[in-house]
Amino acid sequence: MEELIKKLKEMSERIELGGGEKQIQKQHSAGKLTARERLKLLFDEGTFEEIDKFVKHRNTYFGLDKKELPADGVVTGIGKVNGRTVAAFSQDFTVMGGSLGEMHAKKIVKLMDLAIKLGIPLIGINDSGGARIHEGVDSLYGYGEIFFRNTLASGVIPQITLIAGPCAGGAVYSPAITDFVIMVDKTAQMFITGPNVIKAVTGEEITKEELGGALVHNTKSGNAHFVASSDEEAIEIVKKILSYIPQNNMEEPPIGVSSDLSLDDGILNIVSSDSKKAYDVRDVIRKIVDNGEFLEVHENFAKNIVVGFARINGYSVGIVANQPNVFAGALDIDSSDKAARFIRFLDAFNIPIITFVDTPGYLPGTKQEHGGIIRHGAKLLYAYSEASTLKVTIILRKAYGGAYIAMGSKHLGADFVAGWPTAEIAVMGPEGAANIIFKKEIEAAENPEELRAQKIKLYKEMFANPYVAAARGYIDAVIDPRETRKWIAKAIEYGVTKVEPRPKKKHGNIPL
Ligand SMILES: CC(C)(COP(=O)(O)OP(=O)(O)OC[C@H]1O[C@@H](n2cnc3c(N)ncnc32)[C@H](O)[C@@H]1OP(=O)(O)O)[C@@H](O)C(=O)NCCC(=O)NCCSC(=O)CC(=O)O
Repeated sequence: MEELIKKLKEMSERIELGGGEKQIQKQHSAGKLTARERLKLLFDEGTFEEIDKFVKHRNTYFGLDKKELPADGVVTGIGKVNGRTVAAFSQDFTVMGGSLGEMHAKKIVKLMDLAIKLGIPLIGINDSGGARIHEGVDSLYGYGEIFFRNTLASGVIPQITLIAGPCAGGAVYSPAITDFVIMVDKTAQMFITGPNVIKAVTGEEITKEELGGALVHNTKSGNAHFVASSDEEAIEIVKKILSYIPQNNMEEPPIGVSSDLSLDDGILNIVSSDSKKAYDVRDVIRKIVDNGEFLEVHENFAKNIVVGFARINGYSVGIVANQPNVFAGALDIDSSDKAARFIRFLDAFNIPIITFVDTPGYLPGTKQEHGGIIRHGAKLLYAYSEASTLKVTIILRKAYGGAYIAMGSKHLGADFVAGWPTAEIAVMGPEGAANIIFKKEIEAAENPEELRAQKIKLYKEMFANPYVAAARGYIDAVIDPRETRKWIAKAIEYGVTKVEPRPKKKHGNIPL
C-alpha cells in the first residue's frame, strides 16, 4: 500500500508540473500565471477537487504518441468560491500551448455536463493556441461539443470566461456564447484569423494587440465585458460577478444585509432641470445603491448606456441607465445590443431590472439607419418585453418617443414606474414638437422667433412633465428624488412574489 501511495503521489506531482519548470518560467516571464496558480487564486483554500487529472491523449499522428501531455493541457474541477460551489476549467499553456485536442475537449465537456446537472456556475479560463493541429478533426469535434453545451447551459447556469492568453480560431466561439468575458490587458487576444492570415488574404498589416487585444474588444467590438490589468485582477472580477448572481436559474440571487434607505439632498444636485445639461448617470446610481457599490459591465463599450450589478436594501439588482454624458443619452445600435443582452441575463437568472431613463430618442443618421438600428433597437424592446423578472423604472428626465417606450416603460410590462418632478414624458422634445405643430403659424408671424419661443414654452408646460403620463396611469407615481432609494426598495420587497405566466412556446425569435 505504502509503495502504491508513493507512486500515486509521484505521478500526481509530475502532472501538476504541467509542461515543466522551463515552460512555467516562460509563462511567468510573459506576465502570466499558470493554469493551476489561477485556480488556486479563484477557489477558497483547500476546496478545489480536481477531476480527470490522469487523462491522456490517444493520438499517434506526427509523433504525438511519444509526447506526454500532463492532464492533456487543461485542469478541470470543482471547488468553493466564497463558500459557494463553482466548476472551472483552466487551460495550461505550458503543455503544448494549451492546445485543444480530443481528450482536452472531453474533460471540459464532462465538467460542463456536471455543472449543468449540479446547477453550479461554470468558469472557463482560456489560454490556448486553439485546435491542436496534430489532432485534426478530433479537435474540431471537441469545439463543437463545447459550443453545444455552452448553448444548453445558457440561461441555466451562469457561464463566465476569463481570457488570459491567446484565444484564436474556433476557440473564440465558446467564450462568445458565455455570459461575461473578462480579458487581461496585453496578454490576452481573441481573433478568428490572426495577423498572418489577414495579411495573406487582404494584404492588411496589423499587430495581434491591435487586432484582438483586451482594449479593442472592450471598446470597439464589445466582445469582452471587462478588462483587467493582471490575472489576479481578472479573478477578482470573476468573484465579484459571482457575488451578485444565483447558482442557477431555479434559485434567487444571494441577499446581502439591508441598510439605511434615506437619501440626502446631494441627489438633488446631480440632474439639472435644464434638460440640455449633461451629467454622469453613474453619480445617480452610486447615490441610490447600497454603499455606493456598482459593478459596471461593458464599461468601455457603448458608453451612452450604463449597465451593471448593484444591491438595493441587500437585494441584487441589475441596473440599466441612459448616460446623458454621451450622445445626450441617445440610443444607438451598440447601446441597444449591450442593454438587451444584459437584460436577458438578468431575466434568465431572476434578478430585478432597475432602469433609469434620460434619453432624447434613438440616434439619427444614415450610419445608424444603414447599420440596422431598426433591427438592433428592436432587441431592446424585445428583451424588456420578454423579461418576466421584476421590472422597476425611474424616469429621471427626458423620456421621448420610441426610446421612452423602449426603456422599460409600463407598456413593455414594467411592474413599477415612477417619474421625478423633472421627468419629461413626450413624443419628442419641445423644440422639435413646436416647430412641427406650429410650422405654418411661425412662418406667417411678424416675429417668427418670438412666436417660436412662445410655442416651445407652451408645449413644454403642457407635455414636458411627468403629470400627463401620470394622469393616464402610464407611470405609477411622481416622487421626490430623495425618496428614490426607499421607493425602489419597497418595489423589490413587494415584487418578490411576482409571477407572470407567458404563452407556451419553444422559443421566441429575437431580432438578431
Ligand atoms: C498561440 C501562439 C500565438 C503562441 O505563441 P508563443 O510564441 O507564445 O508560443 P509557442 O508558439 O512557442 O507555443 C508553445 C507551444 O505550443 C505549441 N502550439 C501552439 N499552438 C498550437 C496548436 N494550435 N496546436 C499544436 N501545438 C500548438 C507550439 O508549437 C509550441 O510547442 P513547442 O513548445 O513544442 O515548440 C502560437 O503558438 C500560434 O500561433 N499557434 C497557432 C495558432 C493557430 O493557428 N490556431 C488555430 C488552430 S485551427 C483552429 O483553431 C480551428 C479554427 O480556426 O476554426
